[in-house]
Amino acid sequence: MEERKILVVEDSPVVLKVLHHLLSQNPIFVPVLCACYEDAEKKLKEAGNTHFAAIVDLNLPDAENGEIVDLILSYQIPCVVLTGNFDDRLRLSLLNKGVLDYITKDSRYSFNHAIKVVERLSKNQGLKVLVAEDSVVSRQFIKLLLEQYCFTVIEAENGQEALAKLEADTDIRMLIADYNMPLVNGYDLVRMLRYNARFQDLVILGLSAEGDSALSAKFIKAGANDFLKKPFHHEEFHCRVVHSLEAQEMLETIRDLANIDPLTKLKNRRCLFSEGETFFRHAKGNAALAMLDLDNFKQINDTYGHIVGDSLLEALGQVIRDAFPGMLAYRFGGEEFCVLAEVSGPHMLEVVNDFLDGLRRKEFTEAKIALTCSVGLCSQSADSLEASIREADRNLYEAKRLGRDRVVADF
Ligand SMILES: Nc1nc2c(ncn2[C@@H]2O[C@H](COP(=O)(O)OP(=O)(O)OP(=O)(O)O)[C@@H](O)[C@H]2O)c(=O)[nH]1
Repeated sequence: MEERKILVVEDSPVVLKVLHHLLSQNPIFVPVLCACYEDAEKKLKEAGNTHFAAIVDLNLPDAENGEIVDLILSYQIPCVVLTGNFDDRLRLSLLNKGVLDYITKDSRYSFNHAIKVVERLSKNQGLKVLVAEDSVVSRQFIKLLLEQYCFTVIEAENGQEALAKLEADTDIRMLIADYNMPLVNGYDLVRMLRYNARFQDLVILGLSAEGDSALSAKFIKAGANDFLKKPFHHEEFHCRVVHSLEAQEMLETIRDLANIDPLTKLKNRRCLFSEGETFFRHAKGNAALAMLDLDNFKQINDTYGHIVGDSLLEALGQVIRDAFPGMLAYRFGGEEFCVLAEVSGPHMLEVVNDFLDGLRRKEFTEAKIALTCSVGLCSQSADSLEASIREADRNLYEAKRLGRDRVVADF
C-alpha cells in the first residue's frame, strides 16, 4: 500500500514522541516531525504537496498565534489542530478556515483522536459519495465539506438521476439525499433503494429543510441510516457522515467474521449452506457443483509441519479464487473446498481441468512443495444443494480411488 507522510508540528518533545509512536502503529503512515514553524516551513518548501495530512500545535515558539494553520492550508494539506487551550471562538474560526478538527490536549485520548481523524481521511480516499440535491448552492456546499474529508463526490440534481447513477456505479458507498427533489423525492428514493437487495449496504443520510419534524422519522423508517436538518453545522455533518460509515463498516466486519474463513479468505461452510439453497432455487437446473479435496495432505503436514500446511491452504485460497472467477467458492472444511456456478457440466469440467493443470505446474513455499487435488463434479442432479453435494462427494471418492489428481464427473 502507498505510504502517506503525516506532518507533525509540535514544540513539546513528549507530545512529538507520543504522536510519532501512535502514527507508527499504522504501517502506511510516515511521520515527519517538526519542532517549530520554521522547521515546518522548510519541510513544506522541500516537498509540500507530498504530505497527506498535518497535525499541528497552535502555539509554537516562533509562531504563537496559530500561523502554522494558514501555512498548512496554503499547501492545501488537510489539517488537524491539537492545542492546550479550548476557546469556542477560536475553534469556530479555525473550522471555518477549513481545519478538519480542533482537539484539546485534555487527556491522553486526545492524541488517539487526532490519529483517528487522519486514519479516517486515509480510508475516505477513493470512497465515493453521491450527493442528490436540487439546490446548486447546497449541493456545492456539501461537496466542499465532503472533499475536505477526502471523499470522491458524485452529484445528482434529482432522485431519478441519483437512482440511475447508483445503478450504473456499484462503487458508490454513501448517498446523501435531500427530501425535496424533482421527479423522485429523497424519501421515495430511499424506499426504492432499500427494496433492492443490491443497495442494502449503501449508507444513506437523509436531508431536509427545517420545519418538518416528521421527516426525520419518515426517512429513517424508509431505511436511511441517519438524518440531518438544514442548515447544519459542518462539524455535525462530518460527525454524522463518519458515524454512519463506521457503523456500516463494523457491520460488514462482523458479517465477514461470520462468513469468511480466516485462513483461505474463501467463504465458509456456514455461508455455503445459507447461500447454496437460494442459489439452486434461482439456477433452475443450470448449476454445477465441484467438490475439491487436496491429495495426501496429511503426509504434507507430517513432513513439513502444520504451520507450513496452513500457509499452503492460505495460498490455495488465492489459487481457487483466481481459477474460478465469477463462481462461488467455499472452504467446505479442512482441506476440502466446494465451487458452485450457474454453468453447464461440460463448462465446469473445462474450468476444473484448467485448475488442475495450473496446480500441477505450481510450487509452494521456499521448499517448492507440489500440491495435487482430486475433484468430484455434479451437474445432473443439480436441483438441490444437498443432493448435489452427495453426488459430487461420490465422484470425489471415485477420483481418489482411481489414483487422485483427477476429476470425475457425473456425465
Ligand atoms: N495445516 C492444516 N492442516 C489441516 C487443516 N485442516 C485439515 N488439515 C489436515 O488435512 C489432513 C487431511 O487428512 P486425510 O483426511 O487423511 O486426507 P489426505 O491425507 O489429504 O488424503 P486423501 O484425501 O485421501 O488424498 C489432516 O492431516 C488434517 O490435519 C488446517 O486448517 N491446517
